[in-house]
Amino acid sequence: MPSRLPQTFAALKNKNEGALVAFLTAGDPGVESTPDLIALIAEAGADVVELGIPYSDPLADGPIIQASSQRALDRGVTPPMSLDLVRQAREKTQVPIVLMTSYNLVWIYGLERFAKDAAEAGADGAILTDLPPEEAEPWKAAAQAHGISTVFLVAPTSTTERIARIAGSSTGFVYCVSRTGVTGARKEMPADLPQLIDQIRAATDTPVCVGFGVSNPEHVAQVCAMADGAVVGSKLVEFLHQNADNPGRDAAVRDLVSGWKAATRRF
Ligand SMILES: O=P(O)(O)OC[C@@H](O)[C@@H](O)c1c[nH]c2ccccc12
Repeated sequence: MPSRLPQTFAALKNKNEGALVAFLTAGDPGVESTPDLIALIAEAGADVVELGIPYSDPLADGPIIQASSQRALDRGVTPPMSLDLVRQAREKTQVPIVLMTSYNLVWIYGLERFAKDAAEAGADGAILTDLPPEEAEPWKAAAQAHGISTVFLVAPTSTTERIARIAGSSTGFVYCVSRTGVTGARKEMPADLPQLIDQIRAATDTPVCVGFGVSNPEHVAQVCAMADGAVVGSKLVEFLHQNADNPGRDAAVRDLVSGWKAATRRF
């Protein structure tokens, strides 16, 4: 089955909407609840779900995502379990699912085996945070053979030449990191974000999504006025953690996510 990402972005473009990409960790705030949460978040308006496979050596993760990843590891969540959660989510939703994890973990799992198992589980793409495009050929070949998109990260510190290489290697979308440092909610979007997006656009027609610090509808609207989508991570992860035992959780999650989704619509 080919990746659902290209079709999703094309459909949103036709509707003049940005994509809402929502990040959560496989196995947090609970293992059994992950498939239901993916479906709930999709139903509430997320166009793409980015699912973190927890690993012990976080690279760009800020404190909230790190703590979430650690809680999932403490619950015994493994890569095969994470893929099984994708499989279970697929019984409930067709939302595109992009796996976010460390290349190191995929390397140990086996590139070909991971691509095959991820595709069979129903995943559409992968973001491997520590995989530079220069070393990505073996993974990309395996991923492509199984219909898995490979999303690379462009950082504000990337040179123009590097931006072109990263953007050209990305399939599905390009992940534009809004600012240097780690993930986590911030007050303002950085002032130099438009230039960074322009540089990526100059290099590729692949959709561009912006993440790091997007945490309210105003941020989502600002980002979607410039880019093809906005990624919300820490804000959602923290909310799910805090509301794990709240009997009104589903309604609260629906409110939160639909508020972000409404902000992706351009007028
Ligand atoms: O948490 P934020 O600031 O909303 O940003 C999204 C981010 O958490 C998510 O996309 C992500 C989680 N871990 C990562 C590691 C690298 C790049 C991106 C990520």
